Amino acid sequence: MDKMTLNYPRAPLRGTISVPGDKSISHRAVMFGGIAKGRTTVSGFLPGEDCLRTIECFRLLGADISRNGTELVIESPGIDGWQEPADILYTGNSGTTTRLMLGILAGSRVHSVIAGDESIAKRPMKRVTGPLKQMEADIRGREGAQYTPISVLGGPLSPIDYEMPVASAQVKSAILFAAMRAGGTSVIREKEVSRDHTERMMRNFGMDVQSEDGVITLRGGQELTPVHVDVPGDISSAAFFLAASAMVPDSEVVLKNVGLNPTRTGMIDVLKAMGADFEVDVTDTDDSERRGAVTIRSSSLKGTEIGGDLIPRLIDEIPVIALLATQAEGTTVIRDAEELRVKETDRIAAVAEELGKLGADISPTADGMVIHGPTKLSGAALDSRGDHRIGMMAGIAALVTDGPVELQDPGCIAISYPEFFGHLDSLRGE
Ligand SMILES: O=C(O)C1=C[C@@H](OP(=O)(O)O)[C@@H](O)[C@H](O)C1
Ligand SMILES: C=C(OP(=O)(O)O)C(=O)O
Repeated sequence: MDKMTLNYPRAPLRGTISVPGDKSISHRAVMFGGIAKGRTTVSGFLPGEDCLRTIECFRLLGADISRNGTELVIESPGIDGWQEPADILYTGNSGTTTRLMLGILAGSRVHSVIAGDESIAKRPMKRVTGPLKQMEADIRGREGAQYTPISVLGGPLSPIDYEMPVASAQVKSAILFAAMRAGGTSVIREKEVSRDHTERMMRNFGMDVQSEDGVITLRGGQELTPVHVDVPGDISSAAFFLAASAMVPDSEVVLKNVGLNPTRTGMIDVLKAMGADFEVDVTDTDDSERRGAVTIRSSSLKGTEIGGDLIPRLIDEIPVIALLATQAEGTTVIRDAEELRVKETDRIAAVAEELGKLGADISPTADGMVIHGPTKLSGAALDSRGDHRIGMMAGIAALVTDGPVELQDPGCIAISYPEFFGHLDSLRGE
């Protein structure tokens, strides 16, 4: 489907939805299951296109992976038993697959070539290939391995002591995967703490990894023991309906199974600062990934300031937060978010231009944007630009526009949230 008309008469959102599996954790469940020798099982897996790409990569490496909806069974010969892939490892639109696989492949025993779609071909890879080369990985690629396609000849690695120049869980995780195979102890230092799903899952698979005040220490050569992984729902997907319910008058929505890992809950902090009316009910704390239900009602909202160490805790939620800010009283300033410029699209430009077409008052800056609200939004033709988060932002915007939104390329939403429009319709009572 290359175009969709979103014509939503003003009506409250009501009901309960169970949020689909977390994308970051789903990728990692397949990766750890593919590296560990034996049988790993996964429930709550996200069958989004990006995570399905990760499955395909591991099938090419020799893991036997069967999927029944959101359940996976992974039987792997283990990283030392992998076969050399007979084709390129194609990562589609997924930055997480591309960058984490580079770290994993660097310490394997196989030669492989990794490439994705035209968006991936533009995204910076040197942030990963640079430190991996410091670990003596044999990596070559376009423009000095700055861009895909990239070829990796797996082999022995040296440990690293690395200070992260950007707040990025993808970079951290790629180095951690390589460090698992290095001959010695590696240290990674983060100025701002990024999502820590890799560290948590390493512990679940029986590894000893220390993490304190942004310093992560890992000894190479540890064995992995396959386990069952139950993936919580994705707060980055929940964010669209949190924003929708907060801003559509008379709404009340319950979002069940929301992952509440503290490195991911920046959106909750922003909702609080904006004066949203919500409660968080933590249902599960003894699991390594906290989860719970969020009930949220519409309320009057005020602008806020977002920057510093909050940014990595809500990086993927910024498009929908910007939309929410257009409906809030006062000014919202987002800064320190220059990483948005190197996502699937330049999300600073995409958000400002697409919401601008609806009449929003958004000024892009080098590292964020300034949004004045509240503004009345009118329907217009919007383009997802092939970016799932921009597509979903447009879908939620249509709930508050006068007149329909014509959305170009809504199909990309299946990258992270295949049930998005089904959930939206159910909350609209359709
Ligand atoms: O590690 C992960 O699973 C992710 C990390 C973030 O990217 P960066 O590490 O590039 O900030 C995020 O934007 C992406 O959606 C998923
Ligand atoms: C940036 C994202 O993902 P990735 O980097 O894996 O493409 C995202 O899901 O918003």
